[in-house]
Amino acid sequence: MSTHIILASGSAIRAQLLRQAGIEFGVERPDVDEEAIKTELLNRNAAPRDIADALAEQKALKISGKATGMMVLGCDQVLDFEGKLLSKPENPDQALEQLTAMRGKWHTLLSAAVICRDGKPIWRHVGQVRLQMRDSSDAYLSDYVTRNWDSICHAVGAYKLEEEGVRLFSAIDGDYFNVLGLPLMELINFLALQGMIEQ
Ligand SMILES: Nc1nc2c(ncn2[C@@H]2O[C@H](COP(=O)(O)OP(=O)(O)OP(=O)(O)O)[C@@H](O)[C@H]2O)c(=O)[nH]1
Repeated sequence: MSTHIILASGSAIRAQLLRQAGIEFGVERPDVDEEAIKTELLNRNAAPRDIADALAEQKALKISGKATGMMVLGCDQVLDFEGKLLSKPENPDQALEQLTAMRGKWHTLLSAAVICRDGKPIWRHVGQVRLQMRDSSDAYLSDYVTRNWDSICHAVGAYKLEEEGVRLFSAIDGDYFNVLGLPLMELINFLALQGMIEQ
């Protein structure tokens, strides 16, 4: 059964998760000024989950308007650390600074997904997962960033749970897929209900 789904994301792991689930989809990266949207919402004191949801919707809408009849999936993940919204680190020093600040403490990842069809949202979900970092040593964190920078530069928390990043954590309260950036279980439930995938 072919699905008429477009993933409006440049995230390799999101595409990998859908592919590994046997879901057929195309990919189109939306050209959305995420920083401008994030700044405007932060100025309006929007909550992190609302920011992730709004960004996911904008990415889906950007493609949906020109993909008649297709289900377009937009996603966005933000990291909330003690009420502060952190973004993907721009360089290894920033990654080390971020990980050092978060070590020994809890933070929250919010993974939003919105499906639009013909320019209208028809489904949305924000997955939340809380993670407790170990009190790793300065030496380990520095070596971790040096060893893994080429990979973790693509991840909002400067870690990849499915790689060495798992060693940074002592507890994770929530769904593994939400850490990687996609509320996959909720998405599959919706697609199955819509008859878009066999069950
Ligand atoms: N592989 C992996 N990726 C992670 C992990 N944690 C966060 N990420 C990724 O961090 C990125 C968060 O940035 P976003 O702005 O949501 O997405 P993006 O990668 O910029 O891609 P777009 O959807 O095109 O915006 C996503 O690609 C997540 O999949 C993890 O543990 N493993």
